[in-house]
Amino acid sequence: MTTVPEPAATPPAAGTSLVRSVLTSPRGAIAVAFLVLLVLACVLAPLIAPYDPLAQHLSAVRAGPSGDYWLGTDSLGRDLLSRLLHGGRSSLLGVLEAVVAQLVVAVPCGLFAGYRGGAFDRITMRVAEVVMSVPVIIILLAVLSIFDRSMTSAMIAFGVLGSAGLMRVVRGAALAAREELYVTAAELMGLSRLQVVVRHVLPRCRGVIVVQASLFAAVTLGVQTGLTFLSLGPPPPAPTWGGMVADAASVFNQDAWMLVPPGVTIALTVLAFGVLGDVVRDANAEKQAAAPRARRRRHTAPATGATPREDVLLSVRDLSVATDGEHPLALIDGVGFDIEAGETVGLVGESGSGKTMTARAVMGLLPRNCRIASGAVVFDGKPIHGLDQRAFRELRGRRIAMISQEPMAALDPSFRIGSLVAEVVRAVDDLKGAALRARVVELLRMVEIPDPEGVARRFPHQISGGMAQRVAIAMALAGRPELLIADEPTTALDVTVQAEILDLLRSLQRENHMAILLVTHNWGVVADLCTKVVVMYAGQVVETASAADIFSRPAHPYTRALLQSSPENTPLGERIRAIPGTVPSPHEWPTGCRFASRCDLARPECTEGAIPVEALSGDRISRCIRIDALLGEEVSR
Ligand SMILES: Nc1ncnc2c1ncn2[C@@H]1O[C@H](COP(=O)(O)OP(=O)(O)OP(=O)(O)O)[C@@H](O)[C@H]1O
Repeated sequence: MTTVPEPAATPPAAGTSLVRSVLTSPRGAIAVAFLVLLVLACVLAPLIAPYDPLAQHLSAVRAGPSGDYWLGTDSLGRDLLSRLLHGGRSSLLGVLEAVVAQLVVAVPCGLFAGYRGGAFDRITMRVAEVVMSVPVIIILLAVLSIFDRSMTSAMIAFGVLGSAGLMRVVRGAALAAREELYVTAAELMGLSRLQVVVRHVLPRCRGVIVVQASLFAAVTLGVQTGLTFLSLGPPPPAPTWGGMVADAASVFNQDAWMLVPPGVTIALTVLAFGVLGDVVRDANAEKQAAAPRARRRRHTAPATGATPREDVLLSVRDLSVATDGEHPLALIDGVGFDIEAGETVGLVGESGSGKTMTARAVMGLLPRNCRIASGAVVFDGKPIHGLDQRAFRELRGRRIAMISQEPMAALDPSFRIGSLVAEVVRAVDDLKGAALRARVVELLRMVEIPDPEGVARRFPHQISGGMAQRVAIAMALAGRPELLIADEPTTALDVTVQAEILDLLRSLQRENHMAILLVTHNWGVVADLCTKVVVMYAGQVVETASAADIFSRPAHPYTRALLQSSPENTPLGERIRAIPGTVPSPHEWPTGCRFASRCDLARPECTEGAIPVEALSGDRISRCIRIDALLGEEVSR
């Protein structure tokens, strides 16, 4: 038995492999080698520079490259190589100061904003937006004048102003990392927020941070050079790269060479930072692309692995829905299941277990006061959980349709049935006149309504409940959906009509190869139609298994109790064995197993901490740490 989530799962972006990927790329290796050599040469300038950078050699003014002056001299006979090496110290130190300032502000704020969300996130992002709209050059000029041309102050200010962009990028990466299984596992293990962020979220963001920092370094070098070019930095004769460009520019018409050493050095340094950023970005993208594949392979067996599956029609992962407002209340929590094309899956549980909320989240039709707090809903390989209502409308009725337990309530009493069905047909097919009428009759015939032309002319109050459900199904079928969500479609109908509707759904599903998510608390309906069953309790999936397994060997005490309390399983003349107690409401959910207070197998350890999902054989999963006792009891019966 494997435990899901795996507490020891490691984050994918290990720093060492990122460094290796960068160094094994020729571009990356050249950029790194250049930057390392440049930094070494500048740091060691007092030792290796051939001359004092301020020493004037008046016998060799504006001399070209020679054995004495490798890169030549300037208008005052100062050695260009020595000035370049000494000037690089302040330029590179400025870059370092700005990048460090940027990282110190942006990384913690971005990480916590993405990971925590809420008010901290909103405030941080608003502040970032304000900072991004500030005119940088004006602030820099002000800082330089206030701090007596201190380049360090200017560079720190530049880094702080530049942190807003990085903060947004880091926040995005942290938001994605928050959904990872290993982050959830770490939280379940009781790690503090700081520990989770530092150990599990930060490593995942390392790639984007390095990319942004190296690109920022390139920009900073440009800005720093610009400021010293304008003599806004250390006053002459202190050597600076910008100052050397300014000196060269003043004599450019007489001697163009003087511009070459500083110009080429600045250009190559900016290029090296840019290339380094590009290479890290590529290496990081490859790593991110490889990571989900690896995770998917590892988790194909359990139905609720870390990442949504793209090879199934509908894949729900770690879906949580909460109420809005200052004190959000989770209503469903970490729900996950898959539906293959053409498959019928039953979503079972007592009233209040979260079945309808799950179905509505899939449809993008949550109550106004609720929202998806986290998780993913992937339909036909594409995430749909973040779609806006307009995009959802393209899906709803066309590719995903829903029928509810109250068909009559869905039929407007002031329109004839034909008109109601036609309205839906027009929305999905551009049909008019005779073709429209023919399609309406065809749909009513598909749901086995006798005399469809006659029924089309009637008003809703003139038809029975069973007929109304058939009409609702006909309307749902108008867009030829690949997935039909049926929320207790037979609850309001009498027994014989129930059987007819179930027969109809089964034949429609077979003929149209349509998948069905059947929300029900009726085991008879499950046995009749479903190939797979997802059992929910108090907002969580507690068991997923094939219908055959569920009935022969339930692997969760709740499933077993639910089966035992079903009228179908109660011998004639005996009282139904109702499960004692009720489903706890969302605000009463206990820390450990939510079923423990009603479970005859519960032990103290069941209430000590969150119960992980156990992957059993095949696609079965169960959220119970007493499985062995449960299955043992089943065998000994
Ligand atoms: N708009 C809402 N705001 C707050 N809580 C809600 C809202 N709608 C439902 N709930 C709560 O969410 C939980 C799950 O409800 P849901 O309707 O999904 O359960 P269910 O299993 O479908 O029950 P039933 O079989 O009765 O439809 C319940 O505790 C319910 O009280």
